[in-house]
Amino acid sequence: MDVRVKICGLTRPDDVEAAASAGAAYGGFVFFPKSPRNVSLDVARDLASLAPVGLAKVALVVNADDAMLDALCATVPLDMLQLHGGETPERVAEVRARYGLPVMKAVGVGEEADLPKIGLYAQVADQILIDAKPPKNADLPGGNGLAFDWRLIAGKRWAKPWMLAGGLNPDNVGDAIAMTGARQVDVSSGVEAAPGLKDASKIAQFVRNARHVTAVPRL
Ligand SMILES: O=C(O)c1ccccc1NCC(=O)[C@H](O)[C@H](O)COP(=O)(O)O
Repeated sequence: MDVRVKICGLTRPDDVEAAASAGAAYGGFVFFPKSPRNVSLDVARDLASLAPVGLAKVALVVNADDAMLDALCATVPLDMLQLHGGETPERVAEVRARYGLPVMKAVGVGEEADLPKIGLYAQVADQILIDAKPPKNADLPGGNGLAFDWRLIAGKRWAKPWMLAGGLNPDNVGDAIAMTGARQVDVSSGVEAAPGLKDASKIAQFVRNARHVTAVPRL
């Protein structure tokens, strides 16, 4: 099965190199000051310049206003925007139109009642990131290393491409793909040596394991 991998939270040139050489399809840069993965616009511009063709450069923002997005898009060469806050469907459509970049909207899932939001955002976004809902009062809206119950989305289909995220690591990514049928997966803390520091060997192992799933999905 051809599974596309996104490595999120790249902070150093070696991380970009590790993601690219492992065969990841997307590399993510986090713009959220409280995050251990936060990068400045200048650092992101330099990291993005190292990304080869084939590693799509994704900027992750949380409830960003136009001024922030204007500066981001003017500084960093990007292939996609990832909206990871409480952006409304109207705001997603607005950002997509204003910047002319594909937009991926993150939707947090913790229970069955969260699933309709995926369909709602699929009407306006180019892709959906189906992530674990963060714990109440969490400092970070994502990147917490927590998985949700994958059975909630097993066998489900949506109108737009989607990516599975939340608590994935080299050991569980095969099961996650087999259970959900995901064709794209996203990881951050599961391939780190410490918060904000990616581990090249974990990245390589994650991509290998994601791309060599042979199990029949368990629905
Ligand atoms: O990673 C962060 O620090 C972060 C900060 C603010 C909003 C979102 C953030 N990460 C979102 C991601 O795309 C993660 O890759 C996704 O939530 C999965 O994270 P993990 O469970 O650590 O693999």
